[in-house]
Amino acid sequence: MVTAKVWVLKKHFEGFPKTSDFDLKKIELPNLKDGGKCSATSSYFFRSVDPYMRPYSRRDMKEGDIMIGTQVARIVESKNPAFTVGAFVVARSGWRTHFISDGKDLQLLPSSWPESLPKSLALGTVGMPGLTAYFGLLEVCRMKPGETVLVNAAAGAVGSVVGQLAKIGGCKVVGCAGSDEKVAYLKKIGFDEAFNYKTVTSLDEALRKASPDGYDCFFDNVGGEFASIAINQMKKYGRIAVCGAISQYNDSVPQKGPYVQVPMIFKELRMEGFIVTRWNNRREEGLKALLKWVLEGKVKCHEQVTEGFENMPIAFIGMLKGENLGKAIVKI
Ligand SMILES: NC(=O)C1=CN([C@@H]2O[C@H](COP(=O)(O)OP(=O)(O)OC[C@H]3O[C@@H](n4cnc5c(N)ncnc54)[C@H](OP(=O)(O)O)[C@@H]3O)[C@@H](O)[C@H]2O)C=CC1
Ligand SMILES: CCCCCCC/C=C/C=O
Repeated sequence: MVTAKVWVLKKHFEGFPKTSDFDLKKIELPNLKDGGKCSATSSYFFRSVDPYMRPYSRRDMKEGDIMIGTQVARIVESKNPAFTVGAFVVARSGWRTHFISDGKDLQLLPSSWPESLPKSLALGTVGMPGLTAYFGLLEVCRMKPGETVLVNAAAGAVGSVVGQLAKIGGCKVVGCAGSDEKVAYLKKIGFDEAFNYKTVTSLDEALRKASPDGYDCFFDNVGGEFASIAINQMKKYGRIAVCGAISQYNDSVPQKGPYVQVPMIFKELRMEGFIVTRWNNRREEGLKALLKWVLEGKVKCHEQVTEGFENMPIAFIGMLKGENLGKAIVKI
């Protein structure tokens, strides 16, 4: 019998999440008996905190449920031949230290994963956020060499990969982030232009200065006011990938326009929302490409690591506040 620690959603978030919305509990896991099941622990591995947990908690969870989320875990006991003891998996297990799985919510790390590469990257650049950047740019933005790409929340898990992949694809890249440290990081990893959207006197002017001719592609992680301003600087036939709307996730009252129709008509824009799981059938292709670029040093990775399972709510709230540079990870 193993005792697992779990974080539970005690109370649905109202506005910005608070630590008092979470409860740390202990649950007993039964011994493994069933064929096809395996037990895993990540007591000394990595967990992910991601923006989607905020909107998805309202949509998919009820109070008292274990918080949704993924982790890199190691199989410690198994009656499932697909997941042998010692194997590392990305598990959609929620915020818990130990769990038992029938394997449906587990994915083995790519077999070519080198021993020297941190396995936490499977939650970031070589995982769901990296795939979001990859498919969002290739399939939604349909970026072409020579084009100009704009990305916001650019120093985060998705945005930092978007910028670097767009450079690999031969584009000019403009990124915006919420601190000078983040802006310096963006320049270090190859963004052509970067600015702090919190300190510029006019976002409109800053976007115009960064690319006087406008933008072919806009990879929008933020939505809200930023997107309303940026849409007016799209080039004719520009493409907007609506990836996230983090500026709106904590709103209790929905924000009002400006509305998109007029710039969309006059510039003949294409604006498409997407969820990365649309390309689950091409996951292997995306991970293989991302892993290769990371190993070649063409895509750099940064992680904001918080230590300790007990600090998961703090790490989650910190990420929503913008305290992370790169992927927000909790290391146990
Ligand atoms: N459609 C899909 O399939 C997926 C969508 N996403 C979305 O992509 C976006 C980025 O996710 P991810 O890279 O994991 O997270 P990040 O690592 O970028 O972390 C979130 C960042 O958002 C920025 N932010 C927070 N609040 C605001 C605000 N009010 N206005 C502007 N920026 C804000 C902060 O950076 P800063 O300091 O720059 O403000 C913060 O660091 C999110 O919107 C997420 O929901 C993610 C994965 C899959
Ligand atoms: C592995 C869990 C699947 C998460 C899908 C995330 C989609 C994100 C949407 C917005 O953030």
